Amino acid sequence: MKDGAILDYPASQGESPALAETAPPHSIEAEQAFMGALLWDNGLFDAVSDWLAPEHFYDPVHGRIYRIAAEMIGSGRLCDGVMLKARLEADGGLKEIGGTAYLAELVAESVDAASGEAYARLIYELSRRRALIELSADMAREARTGEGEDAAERIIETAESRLSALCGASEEGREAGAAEAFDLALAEIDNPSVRIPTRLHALEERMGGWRPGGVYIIAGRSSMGKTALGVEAAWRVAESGLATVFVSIEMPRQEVACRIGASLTGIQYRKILSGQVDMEDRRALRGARERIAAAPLTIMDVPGVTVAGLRARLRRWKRAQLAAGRKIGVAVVDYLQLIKPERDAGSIYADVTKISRALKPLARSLQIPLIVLAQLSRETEREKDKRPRLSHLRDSGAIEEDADAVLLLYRDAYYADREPEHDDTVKEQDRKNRAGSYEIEIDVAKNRQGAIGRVSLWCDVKTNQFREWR
Ligand SMILES: Nc1ncnc2c1ncn2[C@@H]1O[C@H](COP(=O)(O)OP(=O)(O)OP(=O)(O)O)[C@@H](O)[C@H]1O
Repeated sequence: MKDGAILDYPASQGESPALAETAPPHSIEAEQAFMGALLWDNGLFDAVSDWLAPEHFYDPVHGRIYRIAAEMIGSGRLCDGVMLKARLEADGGLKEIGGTAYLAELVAESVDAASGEAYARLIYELSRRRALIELSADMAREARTGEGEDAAERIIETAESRLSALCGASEEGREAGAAEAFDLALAEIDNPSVRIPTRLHALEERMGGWRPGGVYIIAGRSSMGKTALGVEAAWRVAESGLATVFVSIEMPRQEVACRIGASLTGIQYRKILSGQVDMEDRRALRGARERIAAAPLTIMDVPGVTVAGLRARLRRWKRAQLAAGRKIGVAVVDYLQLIKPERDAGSIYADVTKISRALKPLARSLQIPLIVLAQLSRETEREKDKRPRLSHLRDSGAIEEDADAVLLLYRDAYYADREPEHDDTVKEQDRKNRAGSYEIEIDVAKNRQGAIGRVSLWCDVKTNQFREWR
């Protein structure tokens, strides 16, 4: 470029010195030089098209030229000064961008492609700095004028999601050669610590641990023990010293904590919650308190949270854990259908589908295993065999599509307990045996990491305790 000189700029777009001082960071020179280089050598487009967009230009004229050039080059046509002029004349846009003279000057200003790429990077960098300025100004304005008890929380959530979009833009399109990508897979084999052990043998055999970035759906009808297993899964990881979070949309955090207390002491959690405990129980609960305090487990109760809210909270939580020097374990969310849609998608099915689709990008961007509990509809109970199937999950929205694994829960005891008594004594004894069973069946119905199939665990739902089955 000629000594950084600004070209004869269209009058309507000219900058006064005062404006240049107060204007956000930008470089008209870099934009002109880049446009010149692009018109000179269309090959430059391939080097920048993944990350440079028309809206990154400060000057709307340049953004408009870039959009049209991108269209032409993208469809395999030549885009130089002559062709661009013809195209702009055809749709009447040439005057708007400052006429033929301005185009001619852009072409005359041509630089080589390598410098053009450097200018593109500068344009992109400056656009992100402008976005940051805009974001902080919006935050300041909303912080002054925001109303309602949760105004601060809402402002933080919006800011976090705008910030992560800005980060995401630079992370997008990471490439690796096939061999390099394969190395990543091999490193995972050599370094099993990448997977978080479930610490439940039967599950570990099937799943080989929870993988960061994976989405694991634990689904079942109401009362099948989803929350129980979710709490247990979180606790087992937290007890091994890895930072873990249980996001409860359904119940207050003390109820979740009571389930852990119940599991550690063998006291029914309903008794703890209603204060039906004797002196001995109290002593046991104090002992449990110490174990709970030693584990890096966070319980969030967030009624009515949206996916954006969840993302913001989990990001903040992860940052705080890393800052405290902790390694990250898993995040459990109880439960999917209670996540509030950002906008009404038209039906519950559409809402659930939209939310489920957002979970995988969420887990991937956070790089944590996301264990999400999901409620199955009553459809499951229509048939004689009430064991849930993947198709039941489909009825509730496309929940399983992006999931790495789907675990379907079934407790025969729950149904046996509700069956009418049999007159036949043998059948009645059988029903009683089934009703008294502690078996919880976990059907691993989808599994990207291994085999599918059914496993069983011993589970006392009253005390939220789990053990290996036999
Ligand atoms: N003291 C108790 N006596 C009898 N049943 C109990 C007792 N405590 C808990 N339960 C039962 O244990 C089960 C607990 O299941 P959990 O809450 O984990 O299920 P869930 O699948 O998350 O269901 P939901 O969606 O209804 O919360 C429920 O069926 C509950 O009624």
